[in-house]
Amino acid sequence: MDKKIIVITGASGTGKTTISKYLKNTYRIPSVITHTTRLPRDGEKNGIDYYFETEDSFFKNHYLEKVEYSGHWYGSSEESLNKTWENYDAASIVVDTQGAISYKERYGENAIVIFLEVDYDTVAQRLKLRGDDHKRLISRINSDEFLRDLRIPKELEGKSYKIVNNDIEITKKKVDQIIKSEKVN
Ligand SMILES: Nc1ncnc2c1ncn2[C@@H]1O[C@H](COP(=O)(O)OP(=O)(O)OP(=O)(O)O)[C@@H](O)[C@H]1O
Ligand SMILES: Nc1nc2c(ncn2[C@@H]2O[C@H](COP(=O)(O)O)[C@@H](O)[C@H]2O)c(=O)[nH]1
Repeated sequence: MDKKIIVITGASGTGKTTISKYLKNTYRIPSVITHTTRLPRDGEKNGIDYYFETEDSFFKNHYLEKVEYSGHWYGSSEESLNKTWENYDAASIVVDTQGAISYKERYGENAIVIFLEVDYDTVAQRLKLRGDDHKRLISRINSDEFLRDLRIPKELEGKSYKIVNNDIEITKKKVDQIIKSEKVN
């Protein structure tokens, strides 16, 4: 079987991490951990949620793709994905839309892209409820990257699954259908 990477994308707060955890718990599809220079949120752990880096250490790694998002750097490495593929036929990764475009270009049919869409007011409310720091939240929901990622980019149109994530149970059922039709499990 070909190895698959399920690329979960969309604006911050649209439910990407929630879906990657669903894939792990329901289908045993692990998530590839990425690197960031932002500080951990309450409860986040190094090596589990992210590899938390300093501005210096971040740039010492080799990345398949890296982006600046709302004032911080994020990057993912091919090595991490290949390591996961040694033990699993499928993995997931949570990235912004620029990262998703890079994965689609690099892996073609082996990259299954899921774009999550939520309207601006709803997603802002969810980030507030998640407990995001108020100042950072305001700066994030006004960032060019956040506003850009609320809509599917033209590069992914017709090459990705779009799910409007209003009701998490309906979203999970749609993810189930994708897993089945793509024969991931
Ligand atoms: N359909 C939904 N209805 C209500 N709340 C939801 C729904 N989906 C996810 N959430 C909640 O919204 C918040 C943001 O979700 P999550 O952290 O998964 O988003 P994300 O896209 O990974 O965000 P980020 O990119 O900032 O890490 C979480 O508190 C999550 O529990
Ligand atoms: N292109 C990439 N995007 C990434 C990576 N790791 C995370 N992300 C995305 O960044 C934003 C902000 O994340 P947050 O955890 O600070 O809310 C979000 O869209 C993530 O999906 C990566 O390695 N490459």
